[in-house]
Amino acid sequence: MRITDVRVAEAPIGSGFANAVIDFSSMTVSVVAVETDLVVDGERVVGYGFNSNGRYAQTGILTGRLLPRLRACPPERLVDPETGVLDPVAANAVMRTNEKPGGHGDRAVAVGIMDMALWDAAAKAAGQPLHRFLRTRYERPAAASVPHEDPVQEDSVWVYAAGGYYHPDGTVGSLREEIASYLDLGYRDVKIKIGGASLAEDVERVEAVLDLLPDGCRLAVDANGRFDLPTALSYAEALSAYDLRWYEEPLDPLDYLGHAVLAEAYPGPLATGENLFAVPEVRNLARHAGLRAGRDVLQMDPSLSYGVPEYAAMLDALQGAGWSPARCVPHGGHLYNLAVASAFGLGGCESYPRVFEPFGGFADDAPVAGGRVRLGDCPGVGIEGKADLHRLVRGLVG
Ligand SMILES: O=C([O-])CC(=O)C(=O)O
Ligand SMILES: [Mg+2]
Repeated sequence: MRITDVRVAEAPIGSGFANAVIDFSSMTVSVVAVETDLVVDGERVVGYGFNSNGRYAQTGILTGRLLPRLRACPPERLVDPETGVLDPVAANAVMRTNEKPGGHGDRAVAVGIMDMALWDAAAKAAGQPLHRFLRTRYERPAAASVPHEDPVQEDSVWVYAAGGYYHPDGTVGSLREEIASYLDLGYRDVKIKIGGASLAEDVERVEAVLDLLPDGCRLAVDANGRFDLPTALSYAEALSAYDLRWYEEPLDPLDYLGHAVLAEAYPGPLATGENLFAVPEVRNLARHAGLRAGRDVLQMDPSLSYGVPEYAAMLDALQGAGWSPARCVPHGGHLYNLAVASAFGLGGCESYPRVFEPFGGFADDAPVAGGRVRLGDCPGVGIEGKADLHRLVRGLVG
């Protein structure tokens, strides 16, 4: 199996809303197609990849650095010597040569995009859905041990509806309507933004949503790293009055000492990690941020952080520090992260109903039910099982 071509495009996913630090008016994603010479059941194997929302398209790093390295590499170094099938782990290492440590940023996103496409191609070559392919490759336990697991639903993952953004004409009434619509879709737990309004207004938003959640459904809040420590502590004091699922990204993601002070003051679960892109950053979080392995939630996103090999290494580093994979719930509500969540026995996966479409969301034949989403049998990441996404991706990169 050989790579014969890699095509790269950008797609806009702009929206008129904002979180506490960015508006999404000019948001873009990269879309890539890794074409191979392998034909399975009369179809050429092509792997597709894209990045999660929140980081922009990565055309320059892809075309200027990563793809030239892959092209220059002898093809036999990019395949599993036993099966002859493309080896995403080997390709990942090739793409990361000649790069200094630290300063991960956009380069981690660019590798993550290619990683998705390479796993898509490799799993398609094996005729397996990605969640099954990864489980075999990494020999991780199935999702049976996670706290949200309902033992009668083996191939499903807990998801929560992330929305509640700040809209220019938004009101507490429109926020309630939005959240009610997620419950109607089958979600049980939801997340809204904080930090883009005054504390008093945010408390009103929190109370309005809590008021309509049925028993057993939980609300999480997300400040997107906006606060300094005094503000994070003020919010912590106010939020302590509610039984929140978690208080997310209160502080700059690299302010480990700030997290340690906050964790002393806030009794509920904290969540962070969506802007940590490499193992040393996660190791430092576990060492220095005072987070509580039995309570807090880690949200590193494989598609933004060099892909599955780095994510697997993060889980190993965390396990060495006493953290179960069940404490990890990746940022980014799409098919690739859902497959990773299932394969590595994570606590769940984010979901963006009606937001960031068509990149956000899961298989057409797997609606959310009881706050969970089923894993499909579509080979690869499953993009072919999501018609709107497949159409867009085919139109952009063939
Ligand atoms: O608003 C965003 O950038 C997305 C985000 O933080 C999340 O999904 O947790
Ligand atoms: Mg977030």
